[in-house]
Amino acid sequence: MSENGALHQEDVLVRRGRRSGAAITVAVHSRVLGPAVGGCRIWTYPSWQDGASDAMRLAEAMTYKCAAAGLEYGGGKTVVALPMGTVLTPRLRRDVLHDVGEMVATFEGSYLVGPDVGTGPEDMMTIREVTPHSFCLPQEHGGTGNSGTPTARGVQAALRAGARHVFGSESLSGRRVVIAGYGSVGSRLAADLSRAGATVVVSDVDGRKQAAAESAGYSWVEPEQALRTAADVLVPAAVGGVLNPETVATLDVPLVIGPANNQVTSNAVADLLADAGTVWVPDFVTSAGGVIYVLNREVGGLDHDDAAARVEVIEETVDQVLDAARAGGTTPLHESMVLAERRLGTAGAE
Ligand SMILES: NC(=O)c1ccc[n+]([C@@H]2O[C@H](COP(=O)([O-])OP(=O)(O)OC[C@H]3O[C@@H](n4cnc5c(N)ncnc54)[C@H](O)[C@@H]3O)[C@@H](O)[C@H]2O)c1
Repeated sequence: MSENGALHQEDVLVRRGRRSGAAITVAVHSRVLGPAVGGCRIWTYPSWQDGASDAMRLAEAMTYKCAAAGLEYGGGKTVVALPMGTVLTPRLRRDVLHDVGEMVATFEGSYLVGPDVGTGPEDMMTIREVTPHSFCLPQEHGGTGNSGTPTARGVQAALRAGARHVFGSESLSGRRVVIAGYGSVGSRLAADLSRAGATVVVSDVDGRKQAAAESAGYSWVEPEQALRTAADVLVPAAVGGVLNPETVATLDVPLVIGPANNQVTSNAVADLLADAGTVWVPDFVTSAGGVIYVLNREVGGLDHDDAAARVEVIEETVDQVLDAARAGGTTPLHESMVLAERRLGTAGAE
């Protein structure tokens, strides 16, 4: 994303939570297309400044995600930076979420908060005790619940387009697919791809998942091997920063598409991937299924079928950026950013 050192955020609110004492940052990167949306991450960081930087980086990525997905929303993010080793008791968690709600309320609906790493739909209900501006509520409260399913559906749409470009056919039947991260999205993808005839290999830092993965019929590789395993497709479905100069040097896969946010450590890594002959589609395009579905249902009022159909637009977007990259001799990252910036620029000029 932007790497020139300039401040691109519209608003950044950093506060020591008055109930929890936690360092909380709400970053609103852009409202050019509409109200900013973005999840609340509760994680441990070496310092509050690291949490604040993460919030700004993630908020910017949300702006690109919404713009590339054709959503009329901007990008924001909340990060609760807990000191390393913090034990989040139920009481502290509640205090943190009420502090977050108080900060979100100050944006008066121009920033809506959802779940992210460390939070879930139940936490959005706790935030609702303070402000109505949270989304992705539990199903029993009229929300859409865990967004893993629509996110996985969006990744599959991206995979169809990616496979057409790289293998000449959208089918992954008989292809070897490595899924790095066997969590909410990764496990759904494993099941869907396996049903479609792919040979699925999974990995996770949580070794307890190995037995479940193997009994579901998948092969298992240790996490440090996952990115070196020869395969047709690599699906990063765990944490960010997995694609860097060291890992790219040992990749043995022609196509990389997955949901993990912020997969590359810098934009230059996209060039390294292209030089190595690997097609990588940026995560801000491929991971948008959850946000497309949830916002169209909970805020836009669409029913399940209509909201699910909107997720499929990711296939067309991936086709478009891969065609443009091939025709122009550029990278899919470059073309995805051009697409998002065109939408942002057009909206600003109207
Ligand atoms: N769930 C969504 O709707 C959604 C939407 C957009 C993006 N994402 C992103 O997709 C990724 C996966 O999301 P999720 O909801 O499945 O998360 P999750 O927490 O359910 O699963 C992540 C899994 O990755 C594992 N993991 C962590 N570090 C790892 C490593 N270094 N190597 C291998 N495995 C590792 C964890 O043990 C966990 O099982 C995350 O980066 C998330 O931010 C998720």
